[in-house]
Amino acid sequence: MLGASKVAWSRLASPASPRALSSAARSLLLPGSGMPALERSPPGPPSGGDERPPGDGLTETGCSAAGAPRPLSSGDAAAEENPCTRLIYQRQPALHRSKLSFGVNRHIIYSNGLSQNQQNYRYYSSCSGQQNIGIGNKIIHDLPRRVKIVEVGPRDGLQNEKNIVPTHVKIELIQILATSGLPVVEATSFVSPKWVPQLADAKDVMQVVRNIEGVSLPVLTPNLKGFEAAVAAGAKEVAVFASASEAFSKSNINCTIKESLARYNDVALAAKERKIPMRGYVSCVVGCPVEGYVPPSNVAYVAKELYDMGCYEVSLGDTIGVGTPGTVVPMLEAVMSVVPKEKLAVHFHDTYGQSLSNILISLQMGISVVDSSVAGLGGCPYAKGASGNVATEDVVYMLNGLGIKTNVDLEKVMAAGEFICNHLGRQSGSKAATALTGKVTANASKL
Ligand SMILES: CC(C)(COP(=O)([O-])OP(=O)([O-])OC[C@H]1O[C@@H](n2cnc3c(N)ncnc32)[C@H](O)[C@@H]1OP(=O)([O-])[O-])[C@@H](O)C(=O)NCCC(=O)NCCSC(=O)C[C@@](C)(O)CC(=O)[O-]
Repeated sequence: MLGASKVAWSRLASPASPRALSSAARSLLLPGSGMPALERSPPGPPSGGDERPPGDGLTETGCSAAGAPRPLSSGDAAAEENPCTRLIYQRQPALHRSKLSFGVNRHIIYSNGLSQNQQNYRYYSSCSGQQNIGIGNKIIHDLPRRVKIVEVGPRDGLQNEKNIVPTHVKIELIQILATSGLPVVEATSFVSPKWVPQLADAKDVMQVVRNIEGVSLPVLTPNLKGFEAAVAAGAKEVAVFASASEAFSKSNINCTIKESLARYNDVALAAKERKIPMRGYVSCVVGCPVEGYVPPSNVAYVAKELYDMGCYEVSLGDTIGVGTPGTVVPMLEAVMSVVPKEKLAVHFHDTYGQSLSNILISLQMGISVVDSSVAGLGGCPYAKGASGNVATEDVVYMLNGLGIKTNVDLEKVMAAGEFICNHLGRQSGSKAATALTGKVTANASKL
């Protein structure tokens, strides 16, 4: 439907000029300096990224930030540093659980019972719960103690699938996800089946999952018709979705931004009357597949409208995954100047592999709600080229490593990911799940 975009994406991806950012934003990019951190980093390897030194028994245990290598707290004799990447490797005996301190305490668990020679390790990240990490607490700071993860896999993850996923598979996916400790699992959408045929069974899904306890199961409703149908099917929470780009609004919901806000106002009034909580989304918060660059002020405008009409939370979606911290920071600054940060969530697609860095910077700016999709499923049918959402497993892995509580059981989310990927006949889009299930460790000795 949407033609190939002629937009120069490099404009979006290139770091904003340090001068274009506020001093607070600059300090997030590199505390104590006006320069983006990358400009001071030593040059990386010529190609291939992480050059792990060859040799047996070397496992990555921590990452020192750019600057002087930090002392190793244990096993010094065996420790090595790769000067190229500043990653620190350390020999570890198999089946050993150790705590190493590089500003953050990490547990490395060899859980598969294989000998060291077999080189088949698994790494589970966790740390002692510090919120300020790094030399003088300047490198990673101001992290929240808890993050709420909003799982959008059954809705955002599946809506773009070409082949219709059977209703019972969708239901089982939601049931497995609900056992993992995820507080919110977005279940489906009550949208036009002509627009999103994959979710035409919304009513059947909702009628079965409606009574699952201990988890919120919001559904997307684009208008009053969808709202009424959702409530009749047992939905106890709804979400409306507007766009910061006119062109995307037209292609996704067939109306202007203004018209969509009027529709959502009607939904908000109906929801208030029935005491149904309503969440709001803003799409294209950094870039639009048709218009390209989206000014932060447009995002702030739509976010405030949704908040003012009663959305208890507004999720900011980088629908096509073009954002980097250089563009996400000014966007968040604009939105936070009109909506309290406690009422905001971030929703990143991983098209350009930027999601985790964008989430980290968002957390540092005070966001504590993150949307993600099991196995990295996802994409919007009306945003050509958009790939999956950031994978829930990868987000949980990172948050565990930062000592941030989520109450989410990573193994159970991985089980849900395996279940749906088996059904779809494809590999998980989660790097953490792929690594943890051993699918990339068979040849670890060649790393
Ligand atoms: C908004 C509409 C309905 C307008 O679609 P329209 O064609 O302009 O609607 P209409 O009012 O002219 O009605 C046309 C037909 O649709 C029916 N209809 C009307 N409303 C409904 C409804 N709720 N449920 C079921 N049917 C509905 C209506 O009854 C009528 O049926 P007919 O008389 O022709 O048989 C349509 O454009 C639509 O459903 N769009 C949804 C698209 C969508 O779901 N996109 C993906 C979700 S957004 C997203 O992914 C972004 C997000 C949230 O994840 C964040 C991010 O990543 O940025």
